[in-house]
Amino acid sequence: MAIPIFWTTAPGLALGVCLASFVATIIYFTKGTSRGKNFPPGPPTLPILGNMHLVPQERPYLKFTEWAKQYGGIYSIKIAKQTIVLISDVKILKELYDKRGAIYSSRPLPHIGAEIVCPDQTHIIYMPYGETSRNYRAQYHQFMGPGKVEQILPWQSAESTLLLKKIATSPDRYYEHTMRMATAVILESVFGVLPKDYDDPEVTELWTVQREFSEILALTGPPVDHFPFLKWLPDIVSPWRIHARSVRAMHRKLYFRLLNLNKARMEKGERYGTFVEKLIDDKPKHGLSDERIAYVCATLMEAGSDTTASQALDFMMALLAFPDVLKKAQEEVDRVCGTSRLPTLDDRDQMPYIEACVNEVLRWRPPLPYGAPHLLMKDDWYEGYFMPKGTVLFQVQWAMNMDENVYEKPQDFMPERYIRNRFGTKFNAEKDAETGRKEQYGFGLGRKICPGQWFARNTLFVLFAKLVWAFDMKVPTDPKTGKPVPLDTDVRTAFMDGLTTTPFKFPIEFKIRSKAHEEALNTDLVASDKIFAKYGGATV
Ligand code: HEM
Repeated sequence: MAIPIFWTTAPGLALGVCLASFVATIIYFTKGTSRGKNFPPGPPTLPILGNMHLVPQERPYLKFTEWAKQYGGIYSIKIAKQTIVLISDVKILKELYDKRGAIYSSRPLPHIGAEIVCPDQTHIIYMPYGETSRNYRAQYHQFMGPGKVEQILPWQSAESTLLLKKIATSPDRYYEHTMRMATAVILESVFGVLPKDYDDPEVTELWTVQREFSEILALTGPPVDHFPFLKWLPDIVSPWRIHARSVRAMHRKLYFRLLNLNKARMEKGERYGTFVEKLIDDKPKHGLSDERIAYVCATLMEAGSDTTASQALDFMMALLAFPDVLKKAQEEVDRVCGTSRLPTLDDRDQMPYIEACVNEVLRWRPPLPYGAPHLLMKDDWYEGYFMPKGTVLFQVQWAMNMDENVYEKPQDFMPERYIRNRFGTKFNAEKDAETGRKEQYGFGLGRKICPGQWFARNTLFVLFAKLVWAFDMKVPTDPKTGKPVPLDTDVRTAFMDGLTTTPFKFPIEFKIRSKAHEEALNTDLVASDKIFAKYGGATV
């Protein structure tokens, strides 16, 4: 073939190379950004961006919920070249996450999270599905699986009583006290450390790094995770890398301080009966390094603190917005406990309404409104839809929970729905139960289901029962107008953003219900002090 004369001159050659590079770049960035043949449906894509321009930076789950109405229980979007499948239908979830769990249970490994913040697969959220992740989960089961989780009860019980006392003493700090309590149960049972106040370094450091980490974990995280070529840019123009390194440094400072504290104590023969001690003792059995032990344990603080605290705060907010719920809950705890003692987990069978409150709070304000990402390990087909290996999937919990076809008045906090029907649905779902419908999807399902679900449910049950037993709670009155101050419960304005949702601090008035309640609370606190004594005692 004759070469055109144009290419044989030096400027012509340079121009040709530039043109070819330009075309190659366009092809590289455009290829794979549109929805492939037979992919689940979804919004129209643009070259290079895919659907990135349509996904809001804040609270993307609200958009995902809108799209679920438009495209159905399974649909797909493209974030640059990445295919993302969003599921909000329980039957589809059951089929993919549960039945086909062997190929739907891995995690994506984004550059920032998996290579900078938590490299070397130490953190379970950035770990491919395989032997190490199964080993981590086996250790979690030993600590907080069914039949084991009861060992944590003494801390849950003592800490919830302490929270009541702290709220009674300084109600304006109810928010900080609740956050401290959620972290404290885990710090005590996992690391043998009692944080006295929210301002203690273990608690503030955890919550600070947790907020930063939650933003990194969110789908709308750093741009480099969507355009991987950006990882080759130098630090000076890569602020996300510098930020990610600081999050890693914060993680490690806290994690290793706690691990080393325990090792030093154990060398002196001091024992607190904690999870970390067991993992250190069992090293020859599970083969986890010190580094991995630190992450196994600290992940519990991360995964369990803001989820639990959010739910406790959501419950308080719901009680203000739906005062009838408080009345009904109080009737139940009063019937079972009277005024002379506080509720305990042993009362669970007699307190179906409190149990329904736990289910309803998980539905009303799910702490992970679009779950955690799963990664498909092999090409797969579902009902005529093709999903390529490497597809990232999200369970859109918000869309599931706010579905008017499933829940009556989904925006309302109505624990009764779980009394009328154990699934909370407006239709009788007993028949669906045969095909695997679960009462609760807030903890996920399949092989990645939350291993802390029993731990969380116990904390929430005991705390909710004690809270309504001890306090009347209401929206404070504005002294200027004499009217209740406005209460905002809207997720768009009253809640923080990130992978997890937590309400901002809201106005609330706590009033201990009677002198008898106060005395019983003080007596219970004396019993709880036995738990706290070995850590040098708690302060209120
Ligand atoms: C109301 C409280 C909680 C909710 C709603 C919740 C929900 C979830 C969800 C949705 C997932 C992801 C499941 C998936 O990938 O499909 C998860 C993972 C996880 N949760 Fe929870 N969680 C809660 C409390 C806790 C607590 C208290 C702990 C531990 C003390 C905990 C430990 C974990 C861990 C370690 C994972 C990662 C599991 C893995 O990747 O294999 N969670 N949780």
